[in-house]
Amino acid sequence: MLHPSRLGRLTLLPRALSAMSAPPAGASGQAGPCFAVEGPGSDLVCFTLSAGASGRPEPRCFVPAPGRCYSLCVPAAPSVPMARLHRRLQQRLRQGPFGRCRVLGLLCYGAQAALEKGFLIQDPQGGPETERALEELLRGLGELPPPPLLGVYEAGERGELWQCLWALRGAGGRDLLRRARVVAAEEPPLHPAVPGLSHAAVFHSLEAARSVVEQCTSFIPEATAVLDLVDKCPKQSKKGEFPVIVIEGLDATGKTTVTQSVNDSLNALLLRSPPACISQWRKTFDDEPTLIRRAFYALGNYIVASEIAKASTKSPVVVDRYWHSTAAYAIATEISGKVQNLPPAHHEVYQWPEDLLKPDLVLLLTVSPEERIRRLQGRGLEKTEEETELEANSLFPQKVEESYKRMENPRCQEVDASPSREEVLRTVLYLIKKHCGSL
Ligand SMILES: Nc1ncnc2c1ncn2[C@@H]1O[C@H](COP(=O)(O)OP(=O)(O)OP(=O)(O)O)[C@@H](O)[C@H]1O
Ligand SMILES: Nc1ccn([C@H]2C[C@H](O)[C@@H](COP(=O)(O)O)O2)c(=O)n1
Repeated sequence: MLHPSRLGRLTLLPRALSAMSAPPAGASGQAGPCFAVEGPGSDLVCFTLSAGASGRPEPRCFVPAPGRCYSLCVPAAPSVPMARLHRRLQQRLRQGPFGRCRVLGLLCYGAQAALEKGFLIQDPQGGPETERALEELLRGLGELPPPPLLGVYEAGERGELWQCLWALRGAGGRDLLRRARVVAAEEPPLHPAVPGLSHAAVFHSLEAARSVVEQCTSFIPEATAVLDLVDKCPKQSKKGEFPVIVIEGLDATGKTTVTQSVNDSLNALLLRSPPACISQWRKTFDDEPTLIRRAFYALGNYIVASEIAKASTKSPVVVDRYWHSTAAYAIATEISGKVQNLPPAHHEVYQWPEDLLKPDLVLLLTVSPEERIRRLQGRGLEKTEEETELEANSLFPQKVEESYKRMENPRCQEVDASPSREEVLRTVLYLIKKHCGSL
């Protein structure tokens, strides 16, 4: 059940939210688009559009009083230009005249429509400046197929809420494409971003990740170097006869500590993903949208696979992060809100890519959020105490960890990493011996 307070100060109290569900009906009477506002809380606020003036209450909770509200969406298809456009809009909406606005994530979905991702811009003052600035922003994007449309939300005579959808003309002026009543909708059973995950964030083949990075070579010079390294790797790397053990987990759960000591104990070779040969370009790709960022990490896994193949002919191999990290972080980033929004167990996103070398054993280190805070603070990187605590307690790490736990074939075997370093090492070595035999 959504709660208006989750959307903060700008909230207009919605009337009888529990009664606010209505079947989606577009202007033609057919199932029309639905929208999900991704507030900072855990619930989505969902609405749809209705051509008629049915008496159902609308979810006004996202419209600030006395302000106004706007929306922008771009196709979420796995297209590099669209992913960059979304990122560009996101960055621009943090600046200048939008400083006074609250910007929330918005998903547009529907039975017949492809997913669109965008923003709901809540202007608490509601003067003409924000609308003008949005028009300017959209016009300034230049020629784009298809240009983002501007949604403007306004109250009707009886206090009902309408969405006006405008197409901007390059030279000035705008055309009204649709005016429809905003009607509340129930949160869909599956988070709207789930169906697109396998195309937009979780890569299940070298080719899929490669083609994204290839589209970036004109504006990310490092992309060519990454592709060159990938192309030098043998296709479909095969594991040698020695065991390959992957250590996974959230940051500060003890992966570095464990991998180093396991390495010493087993006289193994220690590898990590992303591998050293592309690590210097991490920052560049981390600054790009999810599609590009995750494709980079996915390619890193294929490079590591070729290193594993070679090394595992000579000694056991321990790997600090691998595909499960790439997938779990991608899923948790793309799926907003609560842990229950994650794709259900056994979903295709949790399956190992067929063309990627499989490890023999994957251990997932887990510690309580409190212990993780202690370790993060003890390590004292550049975050403040408050930031550390916020990050560690947020829904994000919970979603990453739950995604790890849903991974299959190979699954992640959980290890409680809260005891002393020595005890954790003993447990890990025991599990390795049990699973991989004498080494
Ligand atoms: N069993 C343990 N008990 C107490 N402290 C530990 C234990 N294991 C690791 N630590 C400490 O916790 C901190 C984080 O450990 P470590 O760097 O190994 O985690 P990590 O998972 O590799 O983190 P990241 O992914 O961010 O690199 C370090 O200061 C480390 O010394
Ligand atoms: N194989 C990997 C390794 C790392 N990542 C991503 C996931 C997180 O965003 C970040 C964590 O890395 P760390 O801070 O532990 O160096 O890197 C990935 O996607 N795939």
